[in-house]
Amino acid sequence: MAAKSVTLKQVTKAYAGLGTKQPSNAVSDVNLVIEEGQFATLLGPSGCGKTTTLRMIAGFEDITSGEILFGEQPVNEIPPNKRDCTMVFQSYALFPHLNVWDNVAYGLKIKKFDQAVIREKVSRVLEIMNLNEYKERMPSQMSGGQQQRVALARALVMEPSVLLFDEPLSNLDAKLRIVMRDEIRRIQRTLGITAVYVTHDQSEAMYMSDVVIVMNKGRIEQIGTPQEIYQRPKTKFVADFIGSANFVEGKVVRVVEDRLEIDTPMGIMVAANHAEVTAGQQVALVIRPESAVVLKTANNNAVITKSVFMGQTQEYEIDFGGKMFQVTQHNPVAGSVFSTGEHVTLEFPEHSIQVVPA
Ligand SMILES: Nc1ncnc2c1ncn2[C@@H]1O[C@H](COP(=O)(O)OP(=O)(O)OP(=O)(O)O)[C@@H](O)[C@H]1O
Repeated sequence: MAAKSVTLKQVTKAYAGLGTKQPSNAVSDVNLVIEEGQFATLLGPSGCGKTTTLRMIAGFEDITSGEILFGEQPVNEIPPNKRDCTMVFQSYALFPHLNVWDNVAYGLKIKKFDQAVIREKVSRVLEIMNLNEYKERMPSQMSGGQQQRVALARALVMEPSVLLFDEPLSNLDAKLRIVMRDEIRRIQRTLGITAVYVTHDQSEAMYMSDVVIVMNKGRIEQIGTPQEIYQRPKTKFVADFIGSANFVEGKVVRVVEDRLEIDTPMGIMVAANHAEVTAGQQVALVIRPESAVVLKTANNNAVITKSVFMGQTQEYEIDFGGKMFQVTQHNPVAGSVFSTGEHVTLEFPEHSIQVVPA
C-alpha cells in the first residue's frame, strides 16, 4: 500500500438548522496537510467538530465548501467505498454472524479478489495482528480488545492509503487502551500508512501522534507536535485543554530582544519571547505546575497552603502574592519536601513561561 497525504483546503460543514441557533458551523474553514505516513490526531472537547472532520475525509459526510485531497487527487466527488481509506469505529462494527476470518475477508470478497489472493492477504494480516489462533471464533466469543483487533485487521486488509480512527479505544478498559495504543502505532509505523485519529483523550493524543490538531468550536486552534502543543501553546484554550496550567494575567510593558517584561498583579515578570506579542498587549502567562520551582531563600515570597504526597510527585498549592498556584515537584525525597504553612520562594524560570494573548 502506498501512503498518501491528506489535505483539507478551507473545508466547512454547515448542518441545516445549525445556522439559525448558533453563528458557527460544525466545521469552519479548516486548512490542514497531513503528510504521507504521518499519525495525526484530531483532539478537542465534545462537539468541537472532530468526528465531522473525520467523516468528511472518509466521504460519509458531504462538505459544504472547500476541498479534500488524497495525495494530489481531489476526492470531494468520490464515494466512500472508492476513496482508498478505511475507518475503524469505536463500536468495532463486526458482523456478528461471521467468524474472525470471514469478517476480515469480507471487504476483499465484495471487491471480488481472487480466492487465493484473499487467503494470502487475510493470513498475513491475522499474523501481524496476532489473531491467528482466533480465526474461527465468532465476535461474541471474544473480548472487547480482541474484537477491536479484528476491526483493525479488517481495515488493514484492504491496504488503504489512509486509515481513519473514530475513538477506537473508548470502549476498552484503561489497561487495554494502553496495550492497544502501542499496537496501533506499531502497525501504522510498520506499514507506513497515513493515519487520522479522533480522540478527546489528550494523553492518548500525546502518546500516539506525530502531529496533534487541536480543535475548538469547529476551528483549528493549533497544529503541532505533542511537545509544541504542550510547551508552546499559542492560545489560552490550548494551554488549558492540554495538561494543567497556572494562568497569570498581565500586560506586556517591554520587548527586549528575545525577552518580554510583563506587568502582573505579582509585579514585573520576565518570560522568554516565544510568542508573537507586542508591547502594550494584554496577555496571559502560562506556567505549567512542574515548571515552577519551590525552594528556600532568605527572602521567601510564598506560603504552602497544601502539600500532598502522590508517590512520584509532591503536589502543592502555593499562595504567591494572593494568587494560588498549582506546583508539582518531581522525585520528592526526604529533606526536599515542604509542608503546609511553610514559607518558601516560588520562582518561574523564564524559558518555561509561555505567553499567549489574553
Ligand atoms: N447530523 C448532524 N446534524 C446537525 N448537527 C450535527 C450533526 N452532526 C454533528 N452536528 C453538530 O456539529 C458539531 C460538531 O459535532 P462533532 O460530532 O463533529 O463533534 P465531536 O468533536 O466529534 O464531538 P464528540 O467528541 O462529542 O463526538 C456539534 O455541534 C454537533 O451538535
